Amino acid sequence: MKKKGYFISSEGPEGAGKTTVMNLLGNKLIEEGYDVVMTREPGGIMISEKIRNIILDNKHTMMDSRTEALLYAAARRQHLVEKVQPALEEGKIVICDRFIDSSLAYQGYARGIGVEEILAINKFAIGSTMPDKTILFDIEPSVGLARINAHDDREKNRLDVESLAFHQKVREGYLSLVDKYPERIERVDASLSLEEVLKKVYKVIKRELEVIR
Ligand SMILES: Nc1ncnc2c1ncn2[C@@H]1O[C@H](COP(=O)(O)OP(=O)(O)OP(=O)(O)O)[C@@H](O)[C@H]1O
Ligand SMILES: Cc1cn([C@H]2C[C@H](O)[C@@H](COP(=O)(O)O)O2)c(=O)[nH]c1=O
Repeated sequence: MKKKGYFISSEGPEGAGKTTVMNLLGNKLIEEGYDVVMTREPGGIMISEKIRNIILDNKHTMMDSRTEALLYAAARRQHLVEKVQPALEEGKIVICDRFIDSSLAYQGYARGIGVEEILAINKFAIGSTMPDKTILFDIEPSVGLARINAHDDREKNRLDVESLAFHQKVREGYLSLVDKYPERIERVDASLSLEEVLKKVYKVIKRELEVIR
């Protein structure tokens, strides 16, 4: 019988603190003896990182919304079969920076394609492999974007430079997903200090891990 690991995804608008907090969480869990794989979407493996470069390239201003949605789903499929599923089958904890809910919020809701349509193409890509737990780093988009803009060294990608109205729709999309998947998605107030956010996320994840152990 296949050994089953635990699949965690982090979600939220730009600059919410997902990467920073989940890296700290992953390292904390590793120190405690858990076998953890940290990865990201779009990307995480060579083919998907190449797709990421195509999607996020600032020069690709002509990219059609459905093309964008399909590219995210293609990157997701390859990353899933090449990295996520093997790690889960080995019983590891997988922490993935963004997963299907990004497509539902950004392409389904904010781009206006429709959540059910995006769900359908993603079902084709991922089958039944869904995260066991998703942390939504909820933040007012202007605050998240200000955090990013405070660091001039970070190059702005094609999604970063979308309008504030677009990012506000992304947030609305995420909040509607909390209502749609209340068991799976845990909303955390990401406007709090880094220490407070980490503490809350750690508490949620430890509670889950203790249940499955
Ligand atoms: N709770 C916090 N309070 C203040 N600043 C924070 C907090 N969490 C993270 N930051 C800072 O905000 C910036 C963005 O954080 P991070 O890259 O982790 O966000 P992100 O959600 O992964 O963003 P993106 O999805 O756009 O890549 C970083 O400079 C980080 O140090
Ligand atoms: C997986 C996924 C991502 N996006 C968007 C969200 C961000 O703007 C970028 C990724 O950049 P990050 O610095 O790694 O957060 O891509 C999306 O629109 N749809 C998706 O499915």
